[in-house]
Amino acid sequence: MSSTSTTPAVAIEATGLGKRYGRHGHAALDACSFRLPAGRISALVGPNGAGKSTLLAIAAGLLRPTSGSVTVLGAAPGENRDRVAYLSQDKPLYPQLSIADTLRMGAELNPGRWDAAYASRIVEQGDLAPKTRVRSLSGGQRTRVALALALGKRPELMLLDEPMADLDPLARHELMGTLMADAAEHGTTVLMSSHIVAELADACDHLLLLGGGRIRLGGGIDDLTAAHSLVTGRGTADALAPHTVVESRAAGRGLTALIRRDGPLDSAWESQEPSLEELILAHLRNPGAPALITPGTTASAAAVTA
Ligand SMILES: Nc1ncnc2c1ncn2[C@@H]1O[C@H](COP(=O)(O)OP(=O)(O)OP(=O)(O)O)[C@@H](O)[C@H]1O
Repeated sequence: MSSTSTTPAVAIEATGLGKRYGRHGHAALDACSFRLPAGRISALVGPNGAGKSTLLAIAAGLLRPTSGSVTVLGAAPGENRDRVAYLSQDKPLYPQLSIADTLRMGAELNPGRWDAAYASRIVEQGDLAPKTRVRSLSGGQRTRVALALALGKRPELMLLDEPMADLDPLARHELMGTLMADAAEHGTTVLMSSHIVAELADACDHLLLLGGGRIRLGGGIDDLTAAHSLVTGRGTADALAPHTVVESRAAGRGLTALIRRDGPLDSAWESQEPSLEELILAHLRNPGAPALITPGTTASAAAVTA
């Protein structure tokens, strides 16, 4: 990438990506297109069955798409495995190995990249004795070791499938802090699926919301929230034209609505910027709302080769 270019480097670019499990299965991903700029910490959210795990596994090179194309760090998925860490929901580890053996394996598998001190620190923060065998760890403790293994290789891109789901709130807070501080310091790109929307606002600066196998919302969190308003006032949803009403609800004699603005808003409406949680919940409750993918997150025309 040219240093004079103003176009940010791209970590993942998907164009018309489709995935069908089995010949007659429904589409888990359906013509899904987006671009994830490098260096972003992106939340991948969506209802159960939206295709989040499918998308992450395709990006990791473990599943083949049925249609469309995807590049990861500029190459086909799986080609840059040493620069990409993928943590699946089941976090596979060898149960008979000790924690120390597991980290040693990480060092052997990632020659020249492995950061032993960092991996050990993640384990130590959980008060885990290195001699403990993986099979005797709790689910949350196993998650910590799996994260140490993934992060110790100092990846440029982390694909994390609900990484914090089985950690207690304190451990989650602490590990999320470690992960995000580290990603910011090293410019690591993170794509992380999660259902814990409230936590994402602190940790992430980018959002991909999947629904119906496609991206419904994609872009920098600040840009996406700034494009919407939470409005209250007298009148019906029709009175909000030409703005796009994502969700509206009767409130007393009037209305509360989450809208995507199209031009200035009539001053008769009280208006405020929605929180990330309000934005995501409104879109999850209204899957038919029109998609918004901001320019930096739109797949480039040049990538449309399928
Ligand atoms: N191995 C599989 N065989 C058949 N169908 C599958 C398989 N894996 C996923 N699916 C289907 O693909 C769709 C997307 O699943 P996926 O696991 O990617 O969703 P998700 O967004 O990660 O869900 P969750 O939030 O529940 O983890 C679902 O309808 C699911 O039933």
